[in-house]
Amino acid sequence: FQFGKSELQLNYYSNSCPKAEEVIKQEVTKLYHEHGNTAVSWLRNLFHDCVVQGCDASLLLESVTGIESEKASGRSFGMRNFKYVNTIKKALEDECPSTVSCADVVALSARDGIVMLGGPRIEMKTGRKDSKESYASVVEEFIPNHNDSISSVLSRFQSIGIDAEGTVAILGAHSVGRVHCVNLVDRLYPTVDPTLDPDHAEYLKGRCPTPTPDPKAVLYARNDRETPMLLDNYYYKNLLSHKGLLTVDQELASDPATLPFVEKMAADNGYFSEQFSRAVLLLSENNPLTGDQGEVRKDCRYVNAS
Ligand code: HEM
Ligand SMILES: [Ca+2]
Ligand SMILES: [Ca+2]
Repeated sequence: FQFGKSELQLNYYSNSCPKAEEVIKQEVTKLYHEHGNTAVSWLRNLFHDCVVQGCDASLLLESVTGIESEKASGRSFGMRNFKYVNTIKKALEDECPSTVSCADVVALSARDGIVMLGGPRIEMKTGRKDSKESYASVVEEFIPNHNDSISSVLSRFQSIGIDAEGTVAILGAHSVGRVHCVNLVDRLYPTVDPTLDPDHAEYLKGRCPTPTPDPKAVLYARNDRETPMLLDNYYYKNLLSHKGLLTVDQELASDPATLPFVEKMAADNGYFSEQFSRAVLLLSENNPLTGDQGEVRKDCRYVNAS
């Protein structure tokens, strides 16, 4: 049972904080010019928040007594730039105290981050409220692992209303950003995964020279060597030339349920953009808290003091 979804509305803050969306956009733009990868982080945050229980900023809670942070899960490995969420939230608190939820910051920063990365502009509703709890114990149920089977990935997305076409499109998020070696070495050592292009495998071995990388070492490879900071259909072109990084990426090009969509998206960036927008919108409206549910956190890292 999904409650709340229909209570989101366009411009929810039009009376209570008319400049809210503008403030977020300004901060996202400024941060992008200082640290381009913040925009990449906002996109990943949307996924990691919205699939775990719903778009309720549960992701942002820190570990304190009684709360175990979702960020501490292995599935959150490599997530970065959380401190800049506080920068955005602070600007909003200066404009209108205790009004704009952290869950809406997650959604709108992803929307504006997508634009900074050359992706489509997605019209998003607002009015999400923030959870009073973290769902750390179920993160692994909701977020697939990098080497899960395609059928389990498809059923995960299906459960939040995203079909196979939408799933192929939303994984196009991996057209930007990076993957750490710990998530890659299984495909390189002891023998190279035969579905990986041999030249690309050599490149990746250069980036990840040992089969047992120190998880704390910042050894990584870019998701998309062609246009690493652009949300475009190079992801699909790479998959067709066997240059997908994660097992879940490469599987999209080998499964008959997803391959036709990969081919179509590789050939048509407009079609990719359209499907990506549709899927991101569905993700951003997954099971929000609305109305009297939850709260508007003053500090995204902590539940309000009662
Ligand atoms: C089957 C689903 C997915 C799996 C298994 C998955 C897994 C991963 C993994 C393992 C990484 C690399 C982490 C690291 O080593 O640093 C990553 C990065 C990333 N993921 Fe996903 N992901 C999935 C879906 C998504 C979706 C739906 C989005 C957004 C809508 C997304 C956005 C990103 C972004 C932007 C990065 C790059 C982060 C950075 O460079 O800081 N992912 N993902
Ligand atoms: Ca959540
Ligand atoms: Ca790209």
